[in-house]
Amino acid sequence: MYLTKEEEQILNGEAGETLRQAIEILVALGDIYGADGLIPIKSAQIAGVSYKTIGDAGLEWISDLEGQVKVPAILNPAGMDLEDWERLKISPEFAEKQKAIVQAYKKLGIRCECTCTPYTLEGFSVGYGDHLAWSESSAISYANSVIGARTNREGGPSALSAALLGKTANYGFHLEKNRVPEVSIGVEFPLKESDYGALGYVAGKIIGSRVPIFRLKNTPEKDELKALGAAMAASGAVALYHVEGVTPEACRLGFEEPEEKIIIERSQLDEVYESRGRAGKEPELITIGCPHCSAAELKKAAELLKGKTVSKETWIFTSRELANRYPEHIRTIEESGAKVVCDTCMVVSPATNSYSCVMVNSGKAFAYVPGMCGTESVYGNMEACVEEATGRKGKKAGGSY
Ligand SMILES: C[C@@](O)(CCOP(=O)(O)O)CC(=O)O
Ligand code: SF4
Repeated sequence: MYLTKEEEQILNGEAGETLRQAIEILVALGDIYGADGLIPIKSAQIAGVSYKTIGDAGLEWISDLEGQVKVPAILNPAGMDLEDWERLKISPEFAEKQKAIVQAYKKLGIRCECTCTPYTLEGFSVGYGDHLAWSESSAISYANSVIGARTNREGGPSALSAALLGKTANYGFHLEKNRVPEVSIGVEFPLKESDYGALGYVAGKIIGSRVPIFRLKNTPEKDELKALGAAMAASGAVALYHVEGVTPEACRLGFEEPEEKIIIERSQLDEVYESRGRAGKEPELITIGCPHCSAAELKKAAELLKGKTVSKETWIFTSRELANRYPEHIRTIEESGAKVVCDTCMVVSPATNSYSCVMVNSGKAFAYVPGMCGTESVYGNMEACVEEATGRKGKKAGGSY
């Protein structure tokens, strides 16, 4: 891989040990994947924040780093609400380690709002064609697919290295040739809300890490695209997808039809919703907000919960910035007894581990909660989640039938 004179000097340790390590990581990746050089990035989003996932080894590595990031950089969710960690009964020992991790990142100049939806935040703008180094898989999928920016699936350490250098290696999804659809997915029935998470869950299992182009009957909203991409990145490893007539590259570039075509049937989505019946367990906990709730999702949760009281533990995850921006929605939600929790989520918080069955409206959480929390997951739309939380049952788990 070609390095400029300045980059060579950094690799030789002339700019200090932190930057030497950072460039070493990027050069190693670039060499493996055939990058021609390093390119400047607009921003970094850094996963590997929860003490539950990175442990003491991660804390130690980050604490040893020195210097300042060269581009705007922001953290992924941590293992707890940083302002009110006792609310989800996090232990003081965990809280102490978690605070130390966030402090270590802060020292490097990283924004410590911990969210997987940084694209909703003021002052963290990302646009079409921007090169990024993001590392949370749903954020990557959203940036690549819905915004038309360009990022690989970075790991926490490579995203942090990229932030410190302001550069990343030029390979994979930074190159136009790798952004072309490889498989077409047809859906010949209308989809609504949580159907997109169920579709992503089903599609990701089938296509693995390939780039799909969807041909849909209706035009999805941004939050529906967020749910589709998040689920596909979890049940599979999809980092970029297109939707004909909807996503920016599909609209601007007019791709050729891929040879391989898949049709997904309503019955495949119904199977996801039927997890509720298959579980053989009652959900003890209801969680909404994977990826973190948008303003529209907070509004909808508030409308559904208004005037009701939850009889089961209910957690709604969002970024602190959005929670601060919409105090009226937060008040309405919390008057029901549900908790709005910031900086964390049902997957990376240890709090979920103490329940045996959790209900979610996210294909991604449905896929990850069992493995990462040792908790069974069942799927339903937001209405069904609120019905479960408030004890007003009687409907199906929320398929849009
Ligand atoms: C589950 C996930 O969203 C969050 C956990 O990752 P981490 O603790 O930020 O490394 C990771 C991912 O899908 O990229
Ligand atoms: S809320 Fe979901 S998408 Fe966001 S970090 Fe947690 S698991 Fe990932």
